[in-house]
Amino acid sequence: MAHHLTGLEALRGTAVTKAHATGNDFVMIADPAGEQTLEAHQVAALCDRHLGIGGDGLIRAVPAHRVAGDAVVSRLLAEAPELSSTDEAPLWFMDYRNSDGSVSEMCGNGVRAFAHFLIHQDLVQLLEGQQLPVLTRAGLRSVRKVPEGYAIGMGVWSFLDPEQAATNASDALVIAAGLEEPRPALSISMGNPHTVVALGDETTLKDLNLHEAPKVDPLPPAGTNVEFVVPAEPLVTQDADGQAVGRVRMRVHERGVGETMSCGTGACAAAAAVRVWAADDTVNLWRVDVPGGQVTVRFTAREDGAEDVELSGPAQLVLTGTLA
Ligand SMILES: N[C@@H](CCC[C@H](N)C(=O)O)C(=O)O
Repeated sequence: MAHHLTGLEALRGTAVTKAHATGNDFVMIADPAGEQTLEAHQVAALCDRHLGIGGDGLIRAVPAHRVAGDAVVSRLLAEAPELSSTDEAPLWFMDYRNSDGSVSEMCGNGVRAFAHFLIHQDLVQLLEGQQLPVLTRAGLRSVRKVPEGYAIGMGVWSFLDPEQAATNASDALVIAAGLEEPRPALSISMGNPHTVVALGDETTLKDLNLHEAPKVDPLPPAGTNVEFVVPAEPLVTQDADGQAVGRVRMRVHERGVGETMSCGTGACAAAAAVRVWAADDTVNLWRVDVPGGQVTVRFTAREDGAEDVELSGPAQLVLTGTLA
């Protein structure tokens, strides 16, 4: 306990905001000057639901050119000299941390919360029809306003193991409390790692005990987020415009966090896996129901054969305050 108190005392006076996106909740800190150092134990203390503010993760907003000591950001900026970030026109970097203090490459719900936070802090303006670039450890992402909140250009999805592309076969086995036997799974990258498991019915999904981390074999080298999905019946219906819409229900156990009410990158991975299993890439619009609400995932084919993914859904601010 002394460990938690020490961590928070060092951050006394820091302005914080609490935000969530479909129940995936975050402690947000604006750091326009790039002066805020956050140790893993401080992040864990802030995200602690009893001794801190509470959150699935923490997000620091810092201009890319003000980020100090992050090798990934330095490499991204060096590889893309066209990316410009200045004090007058900052390119905002989403410094995302899981609630255990570990770093992740990407957080889809986090980008929606991040954009909403930046706008409410008057750090950016985002008009209808405009795109806001956001730098993440997985690369550049873009945000635009949509009626339900924000839509994020997530880049392309890929198999975690590039050799999977040739087979589309399941590449891992997952066992979780509540499952009688290991289930086949597909490992997908959305910039961060995901392992998607299909279940046969909603009762099995509801009865899963995700207080314990599912066991994944083989476990990807950097660990993984595990999504359990149940396809709707029928899997595909038509929306009011006559457009085909796929629908799945999902629960997730996140790397570095535990079970969360929603995972944006996980929803994208889940929809991609279901399309692979259904051997049908003609349905491009997917609604993913999560315990915290619903997000929408849209696939667009690119000329090189890859598919761009867009994630949309709401984001809300809950409170702002100062660390006492
Ligand atoms: N909730 C996020 C994903 C957060 C990162 C994840 N736990 C990881 O370690 O990769 C989302 O909305 O994508």
